[in-house]
Amino acid sequence: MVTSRSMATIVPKQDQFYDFGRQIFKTYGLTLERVGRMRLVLVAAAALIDGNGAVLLAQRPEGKSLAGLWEFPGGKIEAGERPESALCRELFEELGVDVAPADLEPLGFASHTYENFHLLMPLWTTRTWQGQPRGREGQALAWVQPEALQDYPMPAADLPLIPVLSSHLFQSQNA
Ligand SMILES: Nc1nc2c([nH]c(=O)n2[C@H]2C[C@H](O)[C@@H](COP(=O)(O)OP(=O)(O)OP(=O)(O)O)O2)c(=O)[nH]1
Repeated sequence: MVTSRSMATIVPKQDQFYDFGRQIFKTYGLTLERVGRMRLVLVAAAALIDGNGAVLLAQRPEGKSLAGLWEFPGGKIEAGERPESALCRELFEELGVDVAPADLEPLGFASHTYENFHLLMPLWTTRTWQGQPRGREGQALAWVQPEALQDYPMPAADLPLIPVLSSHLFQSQNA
């Protein structure tokens, strides 16, 4: 039988938990304060690639977080939504294009801690869609060749994805 006395001996004191937590979070460059109020935000995004090997980027409009930065079209995955379905929904809402989930090819993912949330963002590529992409939410669009991606400032989360995307484009150009 577990008595309150034996419980007291096996359950570490609260500050011991905190010490353990601090060590773990330090390893990942986090602080307890940041983790305590951090949400996990799931976002699905796509790199649309045209026949010239250019990638479509959208500029985040004024008034939104990260305004002015260029991003891959996409958006938050809603509760109960399949990520690929969420992405196709977002691509239609933002760009007016129809993409079939079967035409999405997984490329990689971003996992990045922002000030108030942690972003987990899978990125797909697609070369197949119906319709002409247009910024239906007032956002500027740009078709960007891989060597020019560095001229388009992107959110910190996206930066590790750029070499992955560039090498994917390079390989498919030379296949
Ligand atoms: N779609 C997209 N979102 C990105 C990228 N990189 C990146 O950090 N994000 C962030 C910005 C947003 O915080 C979140 C996407 O959410 P969202 O598309 O619903 O945009 P939102 O402006 O309504 O989001 P927010 O104001 O609530 O931050 O992911 C990217 O390449 N594409």
